[in-house]
Amino acid sequence: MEKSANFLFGGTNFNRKKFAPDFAKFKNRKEDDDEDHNKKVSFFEQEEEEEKPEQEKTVSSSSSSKKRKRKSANSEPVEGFDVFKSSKKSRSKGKEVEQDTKDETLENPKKEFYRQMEQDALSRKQYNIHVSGENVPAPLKSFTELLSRYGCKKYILRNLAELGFKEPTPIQRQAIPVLLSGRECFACAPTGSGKTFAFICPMLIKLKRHSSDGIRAVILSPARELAAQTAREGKKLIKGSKFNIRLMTKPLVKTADFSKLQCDVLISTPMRLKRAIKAKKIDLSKVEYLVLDESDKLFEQSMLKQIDGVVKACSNPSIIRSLFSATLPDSVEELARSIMHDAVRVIIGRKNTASETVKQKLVFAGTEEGKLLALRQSFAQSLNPPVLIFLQSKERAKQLYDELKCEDIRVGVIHSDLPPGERENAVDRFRAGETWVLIATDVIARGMDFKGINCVINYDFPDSASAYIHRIGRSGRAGRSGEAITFYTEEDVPFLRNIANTMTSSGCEVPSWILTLKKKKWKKHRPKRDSISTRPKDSKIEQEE
Ligand SMILES: Nc1ncnc2c1ncn2[C@@H]1O[C@H](COP(=O)(O)OP(=O)(O)OP(=O)(O)O)[C@@H](O)[C@H]1O
Repeated sequence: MEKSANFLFGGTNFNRKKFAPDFAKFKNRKEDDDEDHNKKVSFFEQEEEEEKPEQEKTVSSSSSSKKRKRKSANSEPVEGFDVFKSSKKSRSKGKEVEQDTKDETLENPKKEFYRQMEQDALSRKQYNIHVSGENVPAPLKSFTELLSRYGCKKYILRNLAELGFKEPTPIQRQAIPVLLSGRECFACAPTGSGKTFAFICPMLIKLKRHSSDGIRAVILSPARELAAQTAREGKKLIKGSKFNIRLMTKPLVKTADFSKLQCDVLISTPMRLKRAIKAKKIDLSKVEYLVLDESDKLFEQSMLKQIDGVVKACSNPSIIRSLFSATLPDSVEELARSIMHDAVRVIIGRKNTASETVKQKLVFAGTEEGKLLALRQSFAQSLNPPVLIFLQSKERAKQLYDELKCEDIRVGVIHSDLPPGERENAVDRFRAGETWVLIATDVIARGMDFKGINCVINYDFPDSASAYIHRIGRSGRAGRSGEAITFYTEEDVPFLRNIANTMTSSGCEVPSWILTLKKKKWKKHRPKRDSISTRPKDSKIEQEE
């Protein structure tokens, strides 16, 4: 164990009085954001005046003889990445090129085509976008291009501006035009880099308006909390329209008459949707868009059958399917290729890497007792909430919660044994700042967007590199910085090297001895661990008696 556990939280002393302003700081972030929103709304209004007629066809359509050349220009490899990367210099440079382009367009259409290709390649290089596939549409320069290139409804741009989004993130720059051009897509971009709007935005633009014709789009998420979050985010984008976005809940599955339900976009876990399909309650034959969010999780053995059922039920031959995740194993890519047609592959930065905005540390805790002592000590000395703690099982999450709940810490817990209402409460209270520390299993390791998590603690070593990437990705989102601490014991040492590789490839330092360890193939590393308790063994026996 390192000298003191104080290193865990570089922040405020955990003392209610002292803590208040820091906690307020966390809460105030939203207000800061709101201030920013105002700026962005005016930016939007300015841009709206410059609205242009639809030009998409000139950009995305090209003859088949040019396809190969375009492809080679698109696949240039670039090192490193920054989620919200933008450069004024290169932007203004881009404008000069654009001006030149306009001058020469009339002279030589072929030249214009190559110049466009060059521009696309430069833009992709700037934002670390890697694509493969035939004839990939140009990345977006700005959100207002959605209006000029794709005739998007103004309310969408207004809502994006109200959310405070000044410019698209790299995944949005590329995935949105791909999906808007009617191509299937599988995309891999870092945690917290805006994948949700990268698939919701084009879906709404393509669907155009509400229709009473039945469900036209389905988004599958591996967990209830994530499905609920996606529904909430989607609703922010449809403000001012008549669209209906619905979350598939248990009561909805049980009682709803889906033939009469007003629903354009349905968001569900695979299990719930499969139940409705099985009960012949729901018709998905008109679905035009199917998104598999956290696709690698959905393709795991435990969910594969349900996914298969949903994919089959979405029988519309012209359906557009897309896969999104921060981790995309080769096996999932292969599977994706086998079910998708003419799909475009979009990778931001390097595939399967952790977010570079998270400072990562490995901490040797010796034993299970060592972990708890280290955690208590650090909480007593300093704490910089919100903090998320991950454990490998619901039993262990409950044990840690029982240990910490009576202490002077506002702590919550979430795991799959809790009834839906309690799970929802745990998330809501953590979001609202009512709980400062949330103890969790991997049910919320993927996709959950809690604003400003300062630290993720892997109390139990994650069971795979992708679990590590997703867990620590709850911090350091949308360009913010964060911290991740991973406890390890003797049992975890054989798997250290795998995590260490992920750490080094996202720019973190790792003790050199770890890098000399042998790489070990791991599937699910969940060793049996001693139960979590610092109570003396005698008192435990007394209680059991
Ligand atoms: N263009 C944008 N500009 C600024 N912030 C954005 C933009 N797009 C999305 N965001 C914000 O970034 C945060 C992360 O987005 P999102 O949850 O979609 O990430 P993600 O890539 O899906 O992450 P994960 O892999 O963990 O699921 C959200 O708070 C979202 O509101």
